[in-house]
Amino acid sequence: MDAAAVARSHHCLCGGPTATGKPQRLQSAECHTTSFTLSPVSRQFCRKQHRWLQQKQQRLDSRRRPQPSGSLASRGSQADLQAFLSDIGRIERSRGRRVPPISSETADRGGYDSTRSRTSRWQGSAAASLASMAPTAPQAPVAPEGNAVQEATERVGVLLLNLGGPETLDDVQPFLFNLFADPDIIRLPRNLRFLQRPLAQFISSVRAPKSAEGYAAIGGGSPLRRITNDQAQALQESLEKKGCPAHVYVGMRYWHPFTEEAIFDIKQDRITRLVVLPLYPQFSISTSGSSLRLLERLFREDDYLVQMEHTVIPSWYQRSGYVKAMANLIEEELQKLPVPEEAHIFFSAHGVPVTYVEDAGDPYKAEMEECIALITQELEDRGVDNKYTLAYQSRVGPVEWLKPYTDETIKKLGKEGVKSLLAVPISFVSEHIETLEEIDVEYRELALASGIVHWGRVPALGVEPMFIDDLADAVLEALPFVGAMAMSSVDAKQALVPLGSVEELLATYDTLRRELPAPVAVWEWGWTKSAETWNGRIAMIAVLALLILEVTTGQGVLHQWGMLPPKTW
Ligand SMILES: C=CC1=C(C)c2cc3[nH]c(cc4nc(cc5[nH]c(cc1n2)c(C)c5CCC(=O)O)C(CCC(=O)O)=C4C)c(C)c3C=C
Ligand SMILES: [Fe+2]
Repeated sequence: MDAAAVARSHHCLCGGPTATGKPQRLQSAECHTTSFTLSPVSRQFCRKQHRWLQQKQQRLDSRRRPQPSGSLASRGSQADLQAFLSDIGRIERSRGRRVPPISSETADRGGYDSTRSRTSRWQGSAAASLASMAPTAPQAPVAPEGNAVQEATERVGVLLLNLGGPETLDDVQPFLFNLFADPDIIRLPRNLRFLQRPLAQFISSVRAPKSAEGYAAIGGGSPLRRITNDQAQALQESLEKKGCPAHVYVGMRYWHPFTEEAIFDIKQDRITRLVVLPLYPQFSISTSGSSLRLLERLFREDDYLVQMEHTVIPSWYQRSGYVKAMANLIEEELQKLPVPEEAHIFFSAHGVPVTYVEDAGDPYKAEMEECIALITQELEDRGVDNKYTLAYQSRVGPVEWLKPYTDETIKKLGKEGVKSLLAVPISFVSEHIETLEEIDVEYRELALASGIVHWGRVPALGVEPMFIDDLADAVLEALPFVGAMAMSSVDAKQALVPLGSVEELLATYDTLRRELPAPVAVWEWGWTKSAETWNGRIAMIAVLALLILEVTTGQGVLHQWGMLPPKTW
């Protein structure tokens, strides 16, 4: 491929050069610095994208990109995949089922369907049985139709999705801005959506000093990027050992490397089959859901990506490698406590607002409870039958979150006479601010002040070999589905979070999903709520009132800071 082909086959978020002559919103590279249609993050990314593109073009001018060694096409048996594909086709025809195209209307509604359940029964059983027939790696040397360049070999990519974290204290406020500007994190009613960014600016500015203290206490930034990169590297090596040379990319939702950057690299590397793997064991609207919605948008807007075969592993808390690896870590840490059998195992999960689960059907709570049941069953099978509790930590803002809350539960256990506690962070597989600061410092102090004498904490999985090995197996098991989902969607109707393409996955939720009620509408008035909740609500009402005042009068602090456009009427 020559430099001109590269330029033609890529287009920037801002509407730079495209292969198809799609309407271009903006014409020159300079536009990125001035466009108000792009967020600061997108603008920054656009500039970077153009720089990379230039560099890549120069490199391509001087040499052709070599093919990855040991491509999938040269391994395993083509017949296995063909058999799989024709099997799926037969099943589908016998059911008379077709996967309908997804209308933008269905895909744009907010909220998730809670009436389905058993996320992973299908995923587990079907994927497992397919794994048994899958070759070490499948082959289907078919490049996405209509690509600028038809390649003879497959290029497999794995996209790890994660949250991202500020790397320096200066990053804290813009990181928080990105987080609160996400409509999957702060959900405003439709007619107030224009307030999303000013509200995010306000909340991030107010919260930044407190958050920055936390990040300062853990060394001045989040370790998430480093750990996720290590996980990507380890996964790539594990896949290679299993006979599947693949490139593993990291796409963060709120900080570098942004998902858009990973997508850019995926296109540059001409990946033809992509497995999307959120690094959250349990699915939540606010985490994997938010990243997938972003991906859906990026995929739709891009001629290359829209045709690239891909599949998503939406959650994987039920995989035996993950469950066993968690049980191993728990057993090891129990042994470090004076009387292991007497220690109370305290699973602490990141919380979500209760409305996510009750009104929008977030499967997070159900998956979390199932996950705990699987781990404690595994421990019991090994003769470890300590008492245990699940509680939720890290609540933010004025609404009610999943209960029981971690802080209240620690105090309660102390009162009940528990003397030895083993904290197990359960919703995330890397160390981060909430393990290193909230659990190790705040909850430890609270526990000791509540009468607990012995405190232990299970480390996050990180690059634990059994866990990484299992993730690699999950990727291999998902590979036969890449592309095949378009004609299969086997049992997708029974699964809440089926293995599938981003669009199918979101469409599954979209079928019956309802919009989350606005924060104000779900507040129950009464005297039963905590002072913190009330203070938050009053603050939220004050902020909304201020914003409405600014928007209607065209004057105020947000206008002075250029966060709201001048009033034109
Ligand atoms: C499964 C894990 C997570 C869920 C669910 C989740 C939901 C969620 N989070 C916030 C608000 C914040 N989260 C913050 C940091 C943060 N969140 C997670 C994971 C989940 N969040 C992680 C791993 C991290 C740490 C990243 C790092 O820097 O190491 C923060 C910033 C830190 C702070 O100020 O406390 C906020 C804010 C909401 C509102 C939400 C659900 C709606
Ligand atoms: Fe969070």
